[in-house]
Amino acid sequence: MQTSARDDKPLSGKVAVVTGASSGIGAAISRQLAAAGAKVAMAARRENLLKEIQDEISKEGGVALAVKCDVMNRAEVKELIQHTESTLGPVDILVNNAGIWVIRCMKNLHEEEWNQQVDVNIKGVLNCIGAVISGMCERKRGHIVNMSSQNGKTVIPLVGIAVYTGSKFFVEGMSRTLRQEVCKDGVRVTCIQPGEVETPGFARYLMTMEDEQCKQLYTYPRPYQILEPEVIAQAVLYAVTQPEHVAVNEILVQPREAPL
Ligand SMILES: NC(=O)C1=CN([C@@H]2O[C@H](COP(=O)(O)OP(=O)(O)OC[C@H]3O[C@@H](n4cnc5c(N)ncnc54)[C@H](OP(=O)(O)O)[C@@H]3O)[C@@H](O)[C@H]2O)C=CC1
Ligand SMILES: N[C@@H](C=O)C(=O)O
Repeated sequence: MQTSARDDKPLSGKVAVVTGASSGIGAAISRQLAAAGAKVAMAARRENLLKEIQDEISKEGGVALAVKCDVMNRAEVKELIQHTESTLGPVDILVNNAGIWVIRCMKNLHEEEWNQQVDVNIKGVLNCIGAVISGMCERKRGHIVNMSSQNGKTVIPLVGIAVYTGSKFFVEGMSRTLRQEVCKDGVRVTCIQPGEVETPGFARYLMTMEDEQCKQLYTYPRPYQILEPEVIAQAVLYAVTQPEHVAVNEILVQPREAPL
């Protein structure tokens, strides 16, 4: 039988869900997984931005689905997965990319922002895993990619990101234990640990710092070349295109001039 060009791609026949797909790293991941043949459900709150990226992917011959979803809302996450599975098929790959970080010293008590970072970076990740993990284990295959950070690997000597760092340490610890739980069920769990990446989020958080202590330490633009979102997308693509018996568990990617 004649196979189409799409059938020969490394992710042909796979269904991926990418959260935080309306911007930055998540948008780059969506583009690269679609280009590799996956059918990609892109989730975020800004549906207009998702649809723009969906159009781009479609014009390139890819398959993408824009789904408005707030990962903090478990019902919306369940609906995201149900809609994806009824439209594209069972979820093979979940990329938990949605995340926020606020650069504020804790002594200044921006407690609502603390809660927001916990709600997105921790509870949002758990909501998404909770929506896919049973199905993946039943099907004896699946891949969960959690967007951690260099700040999930170690404490960077930067003030103002204590809560963010804690949220990514959670991602790392949870991922390592989940990996042990599901490795015999054919499910892989990968943590991606980017250093500084030039994205709208990165710029926004650095340009809205209020604490003088943070401003002195964390200047923007950065004094060295930082990463492009596509570099992180390539790391994700590498992890999810390995043979089923191969687990790429952690990928740390940093600017050459800013190693841990
Ligand atoms: N840029 C960097 O230097 C680094 C980033 N990271 C991590 O990479 C990930 C992406 O960051 P980056 O691309 O830089 O940031 P951006 O701010 O550019 O993108 C963040 C994405 O997350 C989405 N998002 C935020 N809150 C929610 C929510 N409640 N529900 C659904 N989606 C949400 C946003 O979509 P919308 O607002 O439309 O909902 C957006 O698509 C984050 O997890 C971050 O911690 C890790 C290390 C370094
Ligand atoms: N910029 C921070 C966001 O995640 C980081 O370098 O980790």
